[in-house]
Amino acid sequence: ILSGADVRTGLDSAVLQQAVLDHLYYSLGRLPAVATPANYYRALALAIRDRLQQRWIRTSETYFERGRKLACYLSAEFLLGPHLGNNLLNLGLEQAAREALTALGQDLDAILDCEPEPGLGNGGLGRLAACYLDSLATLQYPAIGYGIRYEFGIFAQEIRDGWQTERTDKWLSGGNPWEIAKPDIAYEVKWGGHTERYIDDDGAERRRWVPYRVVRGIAYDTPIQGYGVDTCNTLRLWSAEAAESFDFQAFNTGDYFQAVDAKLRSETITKVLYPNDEPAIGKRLRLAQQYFFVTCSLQDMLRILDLAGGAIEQFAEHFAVQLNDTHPSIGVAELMRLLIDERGLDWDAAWTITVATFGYTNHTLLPEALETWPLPLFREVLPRHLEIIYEINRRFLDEVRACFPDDSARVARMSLIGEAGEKQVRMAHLACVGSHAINGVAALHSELLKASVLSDFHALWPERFSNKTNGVTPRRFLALANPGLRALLDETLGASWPVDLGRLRELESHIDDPAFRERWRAVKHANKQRLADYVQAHTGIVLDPDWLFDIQVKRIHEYKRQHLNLLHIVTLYQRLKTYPAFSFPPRAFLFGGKAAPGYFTAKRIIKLINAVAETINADPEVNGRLKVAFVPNFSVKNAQLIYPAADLSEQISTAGKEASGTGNMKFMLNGALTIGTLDGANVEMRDEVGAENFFLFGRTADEVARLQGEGYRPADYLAGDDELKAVMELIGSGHFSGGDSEVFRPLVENLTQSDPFLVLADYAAYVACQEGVSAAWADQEQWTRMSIINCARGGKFSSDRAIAEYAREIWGLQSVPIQV
Ligand SMILES: CCc1ccc([C@H](C)CC(=O)N[C@@H]2O[C@H](CO)[C@@H](O)[C@H](O)[C@H]2O)cc1
Repeated sequence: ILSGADVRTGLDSAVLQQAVLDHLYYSLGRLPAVATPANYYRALALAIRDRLQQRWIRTSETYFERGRKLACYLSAEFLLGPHLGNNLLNLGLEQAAREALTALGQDLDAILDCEPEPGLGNGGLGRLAACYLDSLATLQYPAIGYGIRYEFGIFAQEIRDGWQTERTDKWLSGGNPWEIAKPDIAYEVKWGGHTERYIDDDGAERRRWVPYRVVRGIAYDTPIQGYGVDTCNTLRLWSAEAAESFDFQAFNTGDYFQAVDAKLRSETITKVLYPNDEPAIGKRLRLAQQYFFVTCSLQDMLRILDLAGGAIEQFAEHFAVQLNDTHPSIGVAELMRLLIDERGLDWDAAWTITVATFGYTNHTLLPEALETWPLPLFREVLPRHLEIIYEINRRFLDEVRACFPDDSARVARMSLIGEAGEKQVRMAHLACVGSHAINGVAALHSELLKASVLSDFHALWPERFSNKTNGVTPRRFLALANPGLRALLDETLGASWPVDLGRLRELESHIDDPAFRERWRAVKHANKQRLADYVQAHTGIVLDPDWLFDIQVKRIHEYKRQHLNLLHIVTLYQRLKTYPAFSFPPRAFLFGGKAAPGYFTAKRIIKLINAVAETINADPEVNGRLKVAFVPNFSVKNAQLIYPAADLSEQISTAGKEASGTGNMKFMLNGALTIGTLDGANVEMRDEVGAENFFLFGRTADEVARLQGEGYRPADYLAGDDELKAVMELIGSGHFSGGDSEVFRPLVENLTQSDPFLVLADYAAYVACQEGVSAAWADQEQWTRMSIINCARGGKFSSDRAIAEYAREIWGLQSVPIQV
């Protein structure tokens, strides 16, 4: 007879089976006979959450008892991906769950597929935050992720007639078993209004904020379970609701809309994720979202400090707050407001605490992505913060003048307020001034940061700057996504590699074993078959897993140069059409990625990919060697099918534009070879694997800057390259669009007239490099060796290595082992 406790905490399949049945019955009111796979998903999710609960509470208790420093990761995005599979892996319950479900006549993979993906992010920045939470828990660091509980996440992408269309992402419609609402953890969030001077009880002159509106922020907690440990940290996402959700007076007067007006307005704050990554959007609601989650998070830290009986002066010893780009950087002014206006500290004491508390990570060099807010908007919605920012700026510029006398140009460049044209608050400057640590996300990026956008700050505070090269979690993106390789690694290396990724190096001692290489290829082939089945099911396109799988998946953006990849494909197509004897190893080109809804050039690139795909796949003269597919709705869920199935990973951004990239690392760890430029983390990946195991091409960041400095003329490259010229003309002619030469004209003109990302300048080198890839592929044994080496040398790119660096060098964090 199972005790109550067992059913909630037992880890073997029999107990799990009972737990699923119990939740079906007591939580869902369903009898097995009529339960759907979605019901079983939910029942299993609740059963697993019970097992997390035990660890979750133990973890929070221990942190409270031990009173150790907490890392607080503030991010407007957390691209978590489906929870169930990852939690089963981290708890070591996959086998037990699979057996329990089999006994109930269910298939675990089908059940896993029922989970809606919490798409609370756009791309790299959001996914990095999720990987970092997994590493913080696995390395047993006390940490809280703070963010926004968007009711609607990143849109679902559907391709209609080759064009991207967006569908609302109703991820919460079936409820979310992985969150626990904490209505008792709620904070007031002021908005708008004005400030006024007053004399406090000790006769001191003080300022206070009289808001125009107040909304409430409610906490929703999600467990973040570590791998192979009992640590279960918290992701606390804030949801907005009206301070007063129903205005009875208005109702009594029959003004029903007014009665619910406050409720509707307030809830809009956390209604939807802004689907843009890179171009900053100066929208008021975006600022509201940023301020909302930041003030709730900082007020929550103050409550935790009070509960622990800590003195306010010790705030920075209790909390290391990391700003994930500038999106939460209003936090610098907000902590000052809370410390001065609400806790009565004087300016200097408050400022010392603030700088000691914050660290700022920059994720992009693109000028259009650096957030600035128009002064009038800022003053209207955050009047007290503007006062505080002015005072921060006054003292800061005094420091600049002291260090760099008679350099008014520098003062103007560094000011928190941009005066050119409409006055703007420069959020990156606020983040730098208010943080004791500033870092980029790859070695090249951190150097470029110091040499360009933040060079003045580096000149003033070189000691604040460091590099923290990104990483990815080997749990989700290797052990979970690639069960075939996982089994081979477990057998070859033992089971510790998921938490000690450096051990992958030992694979190199098996490289000359033909049987090992055979097994290595078999794992890859099975993953390619699995992806081919998925692509056929979602696009109707049939791919042959014996072909070379050449994959580019990431957000669609001109600097990521999906259109350069397309020019190579059209080149191969043209060569085949012109010289039927022309041969190369058959290749399947796969694309995936969302375009920001308002980014029309990116949407046109998606249309061109689908147009080229349609033409090639339907052409018997070429589809025996070439196939192209656009995988719709790229997400964490299908990414787990895509990364393990690649032979070649496309990382072809214009050098100096991709801060790091993280998809590049996921492909490498899954044994794909990379064709890429010396950009972002590609540089360090190539250093790890050796030049001979990396397909490099293109101009370096310096060469790009020089060429653009000298005045780049794309037409020169057209004139000098007949094949390129023919390719551009073919695209412009309407050949891929049923003779309609208008649809791709803007793209062709963009490339031939301005080409801001040097696509034409790198074309010839890219095509030549791709010929090298085809040549290398012809020697499968050699290719397999290179594939093994890419995986074996991927240890550095574990998010565990990155988090250990943040903990040691920025946060001063100690790990706290947890025992249930
Ligand atoms: C305000 C709109 C907005 C939204 C998101 C962003 C992000 C910074 C964009 C982003 O995701 N950047 C990516 O961050 C990854 C994690 O560090 C890097 O690996 C990618 O190179 C970088 O493009 C900028 C501007």
